[in-house]
Amino acid sequence: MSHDDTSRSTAADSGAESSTTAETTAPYGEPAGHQHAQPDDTTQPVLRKRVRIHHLQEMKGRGEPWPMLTAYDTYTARLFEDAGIPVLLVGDSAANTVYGYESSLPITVEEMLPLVRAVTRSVTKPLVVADLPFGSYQGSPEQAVATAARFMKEGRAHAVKLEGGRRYASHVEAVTASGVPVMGHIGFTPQSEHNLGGYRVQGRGSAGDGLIADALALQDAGAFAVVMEMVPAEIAKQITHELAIPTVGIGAGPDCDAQVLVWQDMAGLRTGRVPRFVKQYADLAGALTDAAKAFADDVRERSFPAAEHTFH
Ligand SMILES: Nc1nc(=O)c2c([nH]1)NC[C@@H]1CN(c3ccc(C(=O)N[C@@H](CCC(=O)O)C(=O)O)cc3)CN21
Ligand SMILES: CC(C)C(=O)C(=O)O
Ligand SMILES: [Mg+2]
Repeated sequence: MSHDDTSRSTAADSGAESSTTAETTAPYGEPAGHQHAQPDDTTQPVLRKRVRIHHLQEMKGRGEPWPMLTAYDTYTARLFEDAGIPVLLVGDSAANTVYGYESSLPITVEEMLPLVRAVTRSVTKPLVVADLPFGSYQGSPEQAVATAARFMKEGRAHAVKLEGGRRYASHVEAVTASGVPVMGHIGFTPQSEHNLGGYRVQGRGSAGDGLIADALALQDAGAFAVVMEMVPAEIAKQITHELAIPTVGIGAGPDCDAQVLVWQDMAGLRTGRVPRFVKQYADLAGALTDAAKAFADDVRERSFPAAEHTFH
């Protein structure tokens, strides 16, 4: 069992640079001998130290794309840490993936905070970003600062994310000034779906200039990265080259500095139609359904529990 809490709490998470290879500032390294066993794929980079914003910046400088996944609970957060995912997003997509709402609009700060706390309690190395829910920051820069502070204090997040471009630059600037790193989010911003006319690609044609202005405004306001969702690949590529800070794509083509997916989409836990930008790397829905059916069959046949599951 690789997930003993002892190895986690004593992990090299202090940010000390000494335990890593000298020639790179990447948060990755070879697995050390004393560490718990890694999966068979030893070419997979392993996180060796706590991921900081400067690491993401440095990866952009080296042209090294990095992955980001959502996480909402302890087991998945630990698995993704062990898989070498440097940034975990506790997305307001939890509205859909955890709570079963139809959109991300209904989820509240009170519903998000326990999920953020679960993830930050469970990992030592990934940078954990908390997504600010609809209605918790739009009112004013002051409201944004207050909500961001709750996610840092109560959720122990390392950064926050909020949706919006030029119109939210003052909010981003205020939150950054309060000491909280901010990830921006432009293009299709799900919290504004009713303003955007549904789930559709943003920034086609002349609207591309607006998107570039949004990205630059967020960078000028101090954002450390910008998510671009459902944006034409050519615009995303141009923004990625124009920005000094990393871009994180979801449906924004191959040239972004990073890519993000909702983990249940990535792992095929969600059933039914998925957005075009999703690639399913596993069939967890099939695996879990089969497991539940096998358990049910065993119970009905009285073949579970067997002797080895029974106390005498
Ligand atoms: N499970 C899940 N995955 C997500 O990516 C996600 C959430 N939930 N919840 C919050 C938002 C909502 N997002 C969504 C939801 C739907 C589409 C979608 O239906 N896209 C279609 C239509 C595109 C078009 O018509 O142009 C697609 O095929 O991509 C896209 C993004 C992204 N986020
Ligand atoms: C899809 C990502 C970027 C997100 O905002 C979320 O998961 O809520
Ligand atoms: Mg979100």
